[in-house]
Amino acid sequence: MIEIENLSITFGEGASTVHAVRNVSFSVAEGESYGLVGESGSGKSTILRAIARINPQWSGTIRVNGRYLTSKRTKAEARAMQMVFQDPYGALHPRHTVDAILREPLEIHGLNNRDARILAALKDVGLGPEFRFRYPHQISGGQRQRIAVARALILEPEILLLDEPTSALDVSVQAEILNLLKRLQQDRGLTYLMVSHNLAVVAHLCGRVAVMNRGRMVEEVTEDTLRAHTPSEPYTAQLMSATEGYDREAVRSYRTFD
Ligand SMILES: Nc1ncnc2c1ncn2[C@@H]1O[C@H](COP(=O)(O)OP(=O)(O)OP(=O)(O)O)[C@@H](O)[C@H]1O
Repeated sequence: MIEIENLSITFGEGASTVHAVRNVSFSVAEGESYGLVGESGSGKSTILRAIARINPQWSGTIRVNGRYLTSKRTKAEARAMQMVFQDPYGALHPRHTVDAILREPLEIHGLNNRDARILAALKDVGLGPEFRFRYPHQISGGQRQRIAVARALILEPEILLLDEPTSALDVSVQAEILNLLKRLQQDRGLTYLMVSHNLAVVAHLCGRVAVMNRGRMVEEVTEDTLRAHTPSEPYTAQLMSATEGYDREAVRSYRTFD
């Protein structure tokens, strides 16, 4: 469970201060998928980065499974909460094989049965053992994102922080990755906090969505509101129509994979 209360995050000082996040509160229940959506610069990634402690400075409170987060991440927290980034190519070491990429977290956390865990992790994301000794440049973008998901899951976390996990991918591959994430969440009861600029992508996975604009939370909408096109705020309505035009093809392809 994630509980965020009155979270504010600023960068810089004096006249150049950027108020990236202003007084944001929301909570994500265990096993829930919660989305943060908004245009570029609205502050959604900054929230995710604070929870992952990539940004260690904030005011307000962040609690994960009942514990208040401090600026330093413990090993136990790292195991319980993993992050998947937008660009799988940037996130995977180019000179490490898939085997080395998946082995590293097991070594850091001292887990045994490493070969078996690596093969199981590949299978979980729909990849066979033949991918094990390939390098990131020898696999496709979608397969790279599958490896990034496998690396995040190999420590058996309860929570995944997903930062635009499909926006670097082709539309047809986006649907595959979203369906993979959905299946993994259902099978394992994972808790997801997912950031995207694309409402259609978030709505595919998340039951509740916080709409962000210029660091503030404009409103929280449910899946039903998104389907029925009945948001309270004009900003959300605008975001909905922008997304529809842009991603009609993606929305159509989700149906094919369901
Ligand atoms: N390390 C930083 N130093 C200074 N300003 C920052 C830093 N990180 C983010 N910001 C600023 O904070 C604001 C929110 O950025 P953030 O990345 O959270 O937005 P976003 O909604 O996730 O957009 P995007 O999808 O483009 O990443 C922006 O104005 C950004 O320029």
